[in-house]
Amino acid sequence: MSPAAQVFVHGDKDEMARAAAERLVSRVAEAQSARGSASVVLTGGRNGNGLLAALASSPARDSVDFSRLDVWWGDERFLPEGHPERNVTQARDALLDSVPLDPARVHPMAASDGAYGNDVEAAAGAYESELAAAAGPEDHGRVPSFDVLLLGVGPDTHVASLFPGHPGVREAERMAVGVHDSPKPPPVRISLTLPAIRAAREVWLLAAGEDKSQAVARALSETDESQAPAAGARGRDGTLWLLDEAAAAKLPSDLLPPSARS
Ligand SMILES: O=C1O[C@H](COP(=O)(O)O)[C@@H](O)[C@H](O)[C@H]1O
Repeated sequence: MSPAAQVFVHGDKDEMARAAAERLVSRVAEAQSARGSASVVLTGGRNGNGLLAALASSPARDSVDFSRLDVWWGDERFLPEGHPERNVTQARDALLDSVPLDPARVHPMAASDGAYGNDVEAAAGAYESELAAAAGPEDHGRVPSFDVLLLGVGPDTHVASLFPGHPGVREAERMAVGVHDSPKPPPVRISLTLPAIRAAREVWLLAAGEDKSQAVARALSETDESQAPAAGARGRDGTLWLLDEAAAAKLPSDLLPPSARS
């Protein structure tokens, strides 16, 4: 059974991004010293990119050996290579192009004009194979034990590209799926599934702003993950909710850390 989720509340989205970036540096440095390398799964969206931008301007980033960091994605918008709305393009702009990563350790999901053309199912299948090839005997299945898996939380409680009521959120066998008819543009996407997400050591959910407050409160009290996908996102060793005050505003006080209770 996974440990209970921990909630951290910061003043605003910038403070949250800085705190999350510093926490990520510590976790990556710890993993590199314990196991030689570390792996992080990135998320798109405002908060995921905010964290990367905060990391880019933080002196703490020097504690990370970027050449021993594996970078994966939790989801991708299925668009042509270099498209400004692709999560990988935004992550490269925010941080990745300015740090000395080993290109062999960077694992973007395919673009719609890449090796699989516009066949999103083939592209999702290829990502599953890439994940399986990186998993070792010590891992818990067909994905590596990611050290930290980051997720933004949509106002409808979606995480990665798993949307309430859509088939992807109920997927129990596949590790990555093609997503059609996404309610948030673009309509075609690739996403890790909940079983892949739950293989991570730690899952960190990021949410800032009043428009996320309802989703945060629902996800932390709802049990039906098919209707509230964020409720099903948890890590084997820990699940952290990193919030700003506006996103935490509708949480019942028993779910808030003592320092944030009024
Ligand atoms: O489209 C996406 O949206 C979610 C949430 O983004 P946000 O801007 O509301 O924080 C994001 O987590 C996901 O990776 C992305 O593809």
